[in-house]
Order: sequence, then C-alpha cells, then structure tokens
Amino acid sequence: MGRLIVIEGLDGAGKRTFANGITAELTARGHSVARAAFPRYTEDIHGELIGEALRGGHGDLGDSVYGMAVLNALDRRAAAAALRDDLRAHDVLLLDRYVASNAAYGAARLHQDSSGDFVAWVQELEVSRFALPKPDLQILLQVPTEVAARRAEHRERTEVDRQRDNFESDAELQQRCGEVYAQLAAAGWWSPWLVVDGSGQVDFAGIVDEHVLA
Ligand SMILES: Nc1ncnc2c1ncn2[C@@H]1O[C@H](COP(=O)(O)OP(=O)(O)O)[C@@H](O)[C@H]1O
Ligand SMILES: Cc1cn([C@H]2C[C@H](O)[C@@H](COP(=O)(O)OP(=O)(O)O)O2)c(=O)[nH]c1=O
Repeated sequence: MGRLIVIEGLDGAGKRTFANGITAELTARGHSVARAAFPRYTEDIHGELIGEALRGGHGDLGDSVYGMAVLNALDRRAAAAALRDDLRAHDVLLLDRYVASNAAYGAARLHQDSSGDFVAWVQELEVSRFALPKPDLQILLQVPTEVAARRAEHRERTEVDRQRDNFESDAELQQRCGEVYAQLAAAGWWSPWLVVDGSGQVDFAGIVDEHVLA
C-alpha cells in the first residue's frame, strides 16, 4: 500500500506549489506518485456545485456552513474508491486538501475551535460514517495570513481560472481558520501531522526523507 499524504493550509499558502515540489523530489528518486485536489471542481457533480456556490450560485447554499461541508464530504465519498485504487497502485498518494479542510473552514466560519461541535460532526460524518481512507500524514503548510492573502492575490492576477472566491477574500476568516488548523495539528487530529513553515524556501528533500517516506 502506498502512503497517503495530505497537504493542508490557507488559500494561497502554496499547497499546489508544495505538492509539485514533493512530487518532483519523489519521482527523481524513482517513486510513483498519484495526485488529487479537493474540491474536484471539474470531475464530480458535488465539486461542480461547490464551485458554483462559492461564486454566489444556488441561492443561499454558499451561506450554509453545513450545506457546503456536506457537498465537500460527498465529493470525497465519491472519490474514495479511486483513492483506494491509487494507494494500491502507487508509492505515494498526495492530496491537496482533504477532510481537515472541512473541519478548519467550517469551525472558523462558525467561530468555533477544534474542540467544538463542528469538528466533532465532520469526524462523525467523514471519518466514521463515510470511512474515508485515513492519512498516514497531514502536512500543515503554515504561512502568516497576510502572506497567504498576498500570494492568492498574485495568483489571481497571473493565473487563469484561479480567481479568489468569497472565503478567500475574508481576512478574518482566514485568520481564524489558521488558528483551527494549528489546533488540529497540535492535537494530532485523525493522524500524525507535520507543520511546515511555508513562508520561505522549503527543504523538500528533508521532508521526503524524514516524513513522507518514513
Ligand atoms: N514558497 C513560496 N514562496 C513564494 N511564493 C510562493 C511560494 N509557494 C507558492 N508561491 C506562490 O503563491 C501563489 C499561490 O500558490 P499556490 O501553490 O497556488 O497556493 P494554494 O494551492 O495553497 O492556494 C502562486 O502564485 C505561487 O507561485
Ligand atoms: C476541500 C474543502 C475546501 N473547503 C474550502 C476551502 C476554500 O476556501 C474553498 C475552495 O478550496 P480551494 O482549495 O481554495 O480551491 P481553489 O483551487 O479555488 O484555490 O473551499 C472547505 O470548506 N471544505 C473542504 O472540504
């Protein structure tokens, strides 16, 4: 079985860039890597609806914390069989966002912390009821909120189809979300966590040696 490695962090933290760096390091050493990113905006009907709701579609759906979280959970549930296939076929399956994104963003939107009802509800739904594949490691790519916001703005200007959605433009929400992520990591929520400082150069070789393949 391959190792399931999840990358979490704020919008604009640099998750995709980090995933590219880890993938390059692993493939250079001859390891096979599968990748997925949630939400699956173009591959799954739940993901498609999430994208539309994030941009104001479907009435007040985007305002509903539980509604959006259910859609995100169903997107992952629909992906579970493919994730298991990837884990059988590859050395590493690298995910850009997973269940902890639901926990961190929902709790932050509701002004709860990681010990509140919302995180417990996510755990009950996605971990217990949907029995999604458990990560071997969740990596929190941690950057100051202002840095993440600047990067997201830069990305919006320079990349096609990477416009910021309603959450991404809300600085206070991002700040609270970063705090919940830090609590989840400190508590070892669902799996071991590694917190990586994403504000400067990242030591991909060291992280692969000590954490991804360990
Ligand atoms: N370590 C880094 N230092 C400087 N800029 C970065 C770094 N990582 C990512 N970026 C830039 O920040 C922006 C957002 O990165 P991205 O990987 O798309 O973030 P995310 O997937 O977390 O939203 C991109 O323009 C990217 O080039
Ligand atoms: C995967 C996932 C994302 N989210 C949130 C985080 C982001 O604010 C938003 C969209 O994800 P994001 O990774 O920002 O997508 P993009 O490719 O557009 O940058 O949805 C959840 O609330 N729950 C989830 O399960």
